[in-house]
Order: sequence, then C-alpha cells, then structure tokens
Amino acid sequence: MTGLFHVGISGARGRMGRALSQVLDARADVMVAARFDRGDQPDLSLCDVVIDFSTPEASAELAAACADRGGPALVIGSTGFDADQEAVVQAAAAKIAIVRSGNFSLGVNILIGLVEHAALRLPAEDWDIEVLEAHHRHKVDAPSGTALMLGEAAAAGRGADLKDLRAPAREGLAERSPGSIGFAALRAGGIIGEHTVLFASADESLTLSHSAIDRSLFAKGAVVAAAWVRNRRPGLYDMQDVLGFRQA
Ligand SMILES: NC(=O)C1=CN([C@@H]2O[C@H](COP(=O)(O)OP(=O)(O)OC[C@H]3O[C@@H](n4cnc5c(N)ncnc54)[C@H](OP(=O)(O)O)[C@@H]3O)[C@@H](O)[C@H]2O)C=CC1
Ligand SMILES: O=C(O)C1=N[C@H](C(=O)O)C[C@H](O)C1
Repeated sequence: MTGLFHVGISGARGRMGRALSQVLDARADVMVAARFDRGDQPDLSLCDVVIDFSTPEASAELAAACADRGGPALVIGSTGFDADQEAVVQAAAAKIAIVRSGNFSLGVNILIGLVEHAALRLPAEDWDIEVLEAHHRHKVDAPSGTALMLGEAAAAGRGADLKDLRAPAREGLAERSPGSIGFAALRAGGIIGEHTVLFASADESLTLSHSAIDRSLFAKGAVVAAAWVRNRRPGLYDMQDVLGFRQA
C-alpha cells in the first residue's frame, strides 16, 4: 500500500525515539502525528501506526490500550519482556496487528536464518553453542532481545525450545552442560550492538557475527515494519514476516 500515513512515536525522547524522529522527518510519505513519553496521554486516534521503543512495561500498556480501541497498529521494539508482559502483547494481537522484534536490521534477520541452519547441520553431541553480545553502558536488559532471538534460532535448528536448552548465567564452579546454549553479555561505553553466535567442537569453531554501526539502522527497519503493518489483519508478526522470510 502507498500514500501518506501517520505515525506516533512512543519513547520519543529516548535514544531510539530520537533516531526514529530523524528518520521519519526525512520521509515525505510519513507524517509524525504524535510523540509521547512517560506520563503523557497520547491521542491514539491521530495515528495509523505507533512505533514504540520504550520499556516492556510501557509497551504492554500501550498494546492493551490500542487493542481496547481497535487500533492503531503497533511496531514494538522494546526488549526485556517478562512472561506477563508477553501475554498482554499476545492478547492485544488478537485485536490489532502488531510487529514485534528485538532487532529491525536486515543483517540480523538474515543471521537468524544462518544460525538456525548451522545449528541444524552441526551435531549437538560435538558442537557447543554460545551467544555473545555487547551493548552501551545504558542498556538495562540482558541478554539482549537479539541474543535471545539468536538463541531461539539455534534451539529451533536443534528441534527444541530455547527454554529447554538455555544455560543459567555462569558463575562459580561448574562444567558446561552438554547440549545447552549459553549467553554472555558485555556493557561498555557507546557500543551500538554486537552479536556473535559461536559454534565450537573439540577440533574447530565457527563464528557468525553482526555489528550495528549506526542506531538509525533500527529506526529505518522499524519504519519499514510500520509501512507493512498498517491495515494488516490482527496478529503478532515479526521482522521475518515483514521481510518475507517466513512463508505462510
Ligand atoms: N528492536 C530493536 O531493533 C531495538 C530495540 N531497542 C530497545 O528499545 C528500548 C528503548 O531503547 P532506548 O531508546 O535505547 O532507551 P531509552 O531509555 O533511551 O528510551 C526509552 C524511552 O521510553 C520512555 N518511556 C518510559 N516509559 C514510557 C511510557 N509509559 N510511555 C512512553 N514512553 C515511555 C523513556 O522516558 P523516561 O526516560 O522518562 O523514562 C525514554 O524516553 C529498549 O528496550 C531497547 O532494548 C533498542 C534499539 C533497537
Ligand atoms: O538497547 C539497545 O540499544 C539495543 N537493543 C536491542 C536488543 O536488545 O537486542 C537491539 C540492538 O542490539 C540495540
């Protein structure tokens, strides 16, 4: 679908909200209809889509509010959801269209497919899998949303759910549990987002990595998702759907 559409920005004063404003202001086909932050009462009726990079708590509240009034559609980029917040978003998606992704970059969404393929091909009895990520000093959730998506892809390649393979955070004396998927998170300086999936056997290792160079990358991907999701049928979609990587 083409033509002008109206976007609301949730988390507008944050790092991603500001990056998103810059990307949207440069586009002739999108009008920013609302910008809101903690404590604001947004007029959702002005928006065709709201793009939200805030907190999981705020995103769940927003999803419920949009669902109650039957719109607008949502693009959710916040990460670090707990099970209750996940359930609220799932329930909202029965009434409105929502794209939710821990990473809107094309490269990461291709990496997800590569990781699943490698995990399928590399026998679990020989090959360990570890997910490493590094982010800026202000990031509060760990592992990152992207690291979890990569872990899910690795688990899917092994025909399992991540919850059954995820190793607990390591500390103290304990050998690696066979077949588990481990996570390591670094927080330092202004790092935008680094993700590596390490596959290692006793004889060799394979690393698949992605580096984000500019935060606007995520904003641009979220706008692609916004253009895709407006006027979609209710449902919970992700970037694999937006990019056409998942066939119905
Ligand atoms: N999916 C992706 O591709 C990406 C996801 N992210 C995720 O996006 C989220 C935001 O990241 P970032 O911009 O760096 O974080 P920031 O902390 O810089 O920004 C978050 C913003 O959300 C605001 N906020 C808090 N509560 C509400 C509310 N109820 N309604 C509206 N806004 C609210 C905050 O306001 P206040 O400061 O007043 O609390 C702040 O302005 C994080 O979860 C991060 O992991 C980040 C980059 C890419
Ligand atoms: O908080 C961030 O900055 C980022 N968060 C996302 C995540 O949790 O994976 C995406 C990106 O890596 C930047």
